[in-house]
Amino acid sequence: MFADGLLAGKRILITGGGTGLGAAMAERFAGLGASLVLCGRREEVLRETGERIAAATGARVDAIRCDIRDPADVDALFDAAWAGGPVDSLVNNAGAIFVARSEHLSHRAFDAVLATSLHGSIYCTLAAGKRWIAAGRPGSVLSILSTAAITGRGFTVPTVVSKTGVLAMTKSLAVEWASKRIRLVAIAPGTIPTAGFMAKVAAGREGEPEAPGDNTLERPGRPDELADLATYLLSPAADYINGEMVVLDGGRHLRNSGVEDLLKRSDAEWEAQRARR
Ligand SMILES: CCCCC/C=C/C(=O)SCCNC(=O)CCNC(=O)[C@H](O)C(C)(C)COP(=O)(O)OP(=O)(O)OC[C@H]1O[C@@H](n2cnc3c(N)ncnc32)[C@H](O)[C@@H]1OP(=O)(O)O
Ligand SMILES: NC(=O)C1=CN([C@@H]2O[C@H](COP(=O)(O)OP(=O)(O)OC[C@H]3O[C@@H](n4cnc5c(N)ncnc54)[C@H](OP(=O)(O)O)[C@@H]3O)[C@@H](O)[C@H]2O)C=CC1
Repeated sequence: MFADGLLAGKRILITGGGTGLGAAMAERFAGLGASLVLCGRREEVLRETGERIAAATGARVDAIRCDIRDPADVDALFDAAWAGGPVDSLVNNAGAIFVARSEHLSHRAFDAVLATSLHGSIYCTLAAGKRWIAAGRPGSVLSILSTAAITGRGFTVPTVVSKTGVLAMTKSLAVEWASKRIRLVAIAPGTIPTAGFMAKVAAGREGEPEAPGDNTLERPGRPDELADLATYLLSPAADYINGEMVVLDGGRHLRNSGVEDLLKRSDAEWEAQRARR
């Protein structure tokens, strides 16, 4: 689909790059010539993904353990990443979610999600931006958000607040940093059944087909489809797109917000969900 070597010479840092959508983007970028920095909390998972992608593509893949909730860890990540050559693009992919009735959320529960999905994305964006500005280099930031940043969504409020906050950051910095040649864009995926999604969002619904009517195409999205859009948005072909969030959801948010089935749940079903966590 893309020209060979489209991303040759680019160094791309992907948070949460060891699994799911992050790993799918990593594989695609590496196949098109980029060198990668993958980060996450689980060193073994990162190492396995990095080795698999390097073997398949011949790309340089640095796997660096980092908990993006910790700003000192994030600074150490960016220092280590830069030591291997300047980073050209950051992908804010790491995120956290659980499905719960909001009246059952403690302060700590709210903070647990915001710490990664909102604060962690901000720490990484600032760490990248400060380095680009200091070096007089251009850069781009792609954040993986959600259609819930458009529609809102009950039962996942900490995640929705985080995604909406990162969208606000994207639009704001797109303006503030444009003169520094730093571009910020985002993707709003619909449902893409990764292992993380199945464990945190769709537990108990494994193997169920997408409900007809959930989206206009009546099928879930695929990680490779997200990887294609991410490639385009980080490529020179998208140089004129700034501050925009592109929706990749098979038209779902035009039909519903994704919360409708949750509104129909009984107390017993919610108790079963709580017990599973
Ligand atoms: C809505 C828009 C987006 C829709 C689609 C999005 C899909 C995805 O995002 S798929 C990706 C899913 N992947 C992940 O979530 C991976 C990262 N996840 C995590 O790091 C963790 O699972 C966590 C942050 C979600 C939870 O952190 P953890 O360290 O496990 O939490 P603690 O055990 O320390 O608990 C902290 C606090 O939170 C309360 N809590 C935990 N789970 C739940 C729950 N299911 N319901 C309610 N409350 C929960 C927990 O009880 C603690 O609070 P206190 O009891 O007050 O201490
Ligand atoms: N799949 C879907 O349908 C949708 C996904 N999204 C978003 O896409 C992104 C990727 O999700 P997906 O691939 O499905 O799920 P995953 O659970 O596979 O992705 C989460 C990744 O983030 C990493 N991560 C989590 N917390 C931290 C942290 N504190 N520091 C560093 N890394 C962290 C995890 O690695 P580790 O645990 O090792 O730290 C993991 O690699 C998320 O932001 C999600 O909200 C949005 C809408 C729909």
